[in-house]
Amino acid sequence: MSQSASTGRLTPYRAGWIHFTNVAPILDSLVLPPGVTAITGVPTQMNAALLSGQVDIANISAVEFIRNADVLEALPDFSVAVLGPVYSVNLFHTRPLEELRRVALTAQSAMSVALLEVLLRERGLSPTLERAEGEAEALLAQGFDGVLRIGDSALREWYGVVGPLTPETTMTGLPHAARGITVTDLAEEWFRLTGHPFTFAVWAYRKDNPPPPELVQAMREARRDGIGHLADVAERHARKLGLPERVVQHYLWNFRYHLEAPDRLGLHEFAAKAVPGHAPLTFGPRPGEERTRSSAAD
Ligand SMILES: C=C(O[C@@H]1C=C(C(=O)O)C=C[C@H]1O)C(=O)O
Repeated sequence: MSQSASTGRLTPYRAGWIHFTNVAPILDSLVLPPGVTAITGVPTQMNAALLSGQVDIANISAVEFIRNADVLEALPDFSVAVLGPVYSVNLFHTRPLEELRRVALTAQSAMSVALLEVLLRERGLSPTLERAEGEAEALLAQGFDGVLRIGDSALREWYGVVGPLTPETTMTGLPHAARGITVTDLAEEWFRLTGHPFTFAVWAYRKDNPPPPELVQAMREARRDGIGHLADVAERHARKLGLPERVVQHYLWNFRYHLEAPDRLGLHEFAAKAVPGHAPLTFGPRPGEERTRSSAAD
């Protein structure tokens, strides 16, 4: 709810959520304040919805925030980031990276495509990149030698290739290759390259239309609740995904949801590599500073 000081009228505010499992600890227990409505979709849909003005705030692919840094600002303390493997942004491949010829990309994702381009460029590789939807294994059987997949289906497919967990193994102990398919985790590759976290998503809005403080407060409360009850969140989503609870719990606790200094470092480093010459990235006031500052460049 946004309240005009002069008229006291409520202004509607629209949110667009990428509701993949990785944001469940923030979104599942979110109670929207009066006047705020939400739609959901995959990353590229929410990126477009924010940029076209269909929604006022969205958790979007960080690369779209960077590309549109002249008009967008991000919440200062919300991210979907990881240090090391993410498990759900995967390149499935049947030949070594150096020998890839044809790679299938998903139209759902902006961030992982930009990350893959950076990682390939760093290695001096230039396979043909094509959009193609469907299961990784099916596409590999159709003549692609690499398939990039993200989100819940990528997590399920990753586990399908390298699982299952036994009582003795942990997710970090699982192999990277099985049945002739190697799974390269792009966030892990980024960590090898830079030593920094990778920030996949930020919560962005147009600079002239920041979210009502009640919404941001409700998001912070929902995140505290979600992280405080991570085992319950994992149990619920494990059932939906058809994955073991242990896998989903590990998947979720591994995320960094607070856009802390290391996550910003990773974001800036990625911005410099992927979008040279981008406008300065700006973030809203940090918690407790809402009344003393309107925005801060970082
Ligand atoms: C890690 C993930 O992050 C998501 C991936 C995005 C993308 O690829 O554009 C966008 C937002 C993120 O929440 C994932 O869904 O697997």
